[in-house]
Amino acid sequence: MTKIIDLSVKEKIYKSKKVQISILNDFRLEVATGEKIAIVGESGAGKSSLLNIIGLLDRNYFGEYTLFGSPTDQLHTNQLAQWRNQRIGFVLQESALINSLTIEDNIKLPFLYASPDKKGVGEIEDFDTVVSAIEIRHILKKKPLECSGGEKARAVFARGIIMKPQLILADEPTASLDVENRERIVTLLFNMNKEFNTTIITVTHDLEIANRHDRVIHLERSK
Ligand SMILES: Nc1ncnc2c1ncn2[C@@H]1O[C@H](COP(=O)(O)OP(=O)(O)OP(=O)(O)O)[C@@H](O)[C@H]1O
Repeated sequence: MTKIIDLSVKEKIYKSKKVQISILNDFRLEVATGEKIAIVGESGAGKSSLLNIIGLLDRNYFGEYTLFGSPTDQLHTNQLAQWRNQRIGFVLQESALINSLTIEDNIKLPFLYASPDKKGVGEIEDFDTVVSAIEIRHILKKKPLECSGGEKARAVFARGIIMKPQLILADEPTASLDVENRERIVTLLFNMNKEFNTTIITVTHDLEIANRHDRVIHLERSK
């Protein structure tokens, strides 16, 4: 088994003027390359915080983390940026679309930031495949403010996976979707997993979806 994630968090502390909370106490996570993991747990348990740590968006915690075989505390800024853009696909609750751009340009944004050797590689094919699979062709020329919540959620999802990342982090990717679109997203995710051995970590409150992953991790709220 090749490990893609080896994370050991002693604790993550959020401090504000009056309160301090400590979450993810002695939390350990090992994930094999190509695994599909669901993370469930009550509100406030730390699911989104955990995804932020896994995705290298938050490095302010006590613990140790090896990702793609490299200790993350030794990563340089440009390497971090490259991993976040190309190796990790984010479908996060706060991944806002840029309102001044069309849905098509929003989805293609990761190509703009790609390193020179990756620029244009598979761009047209990948874009077409994703757009067809989640049926968003009709909104490509629209701006985000002209789209419904569910359409925006699908666009955020498309942007997160367009670079065919090795690791996809999805925070409630199906929360605002009807059954049909929910199924399209899950099918696309799982097909990517099958075809490219993409590792998938999904935070969800939907136990039916959670149980379709290889492993379900229950996060407990800290006492
Ligand atoms: N930036 C922040 N500053 C202070 N506290 C925070 C911050 N972000 C999260 N928290 C707190 O940390 C705890 C975990 O939050 P988190 O969003 O990770 O939980 P969650 O399990 O994803 O919840 P939900 O299911 O409601 O999205 C909560 O008590 C939350 O209030």
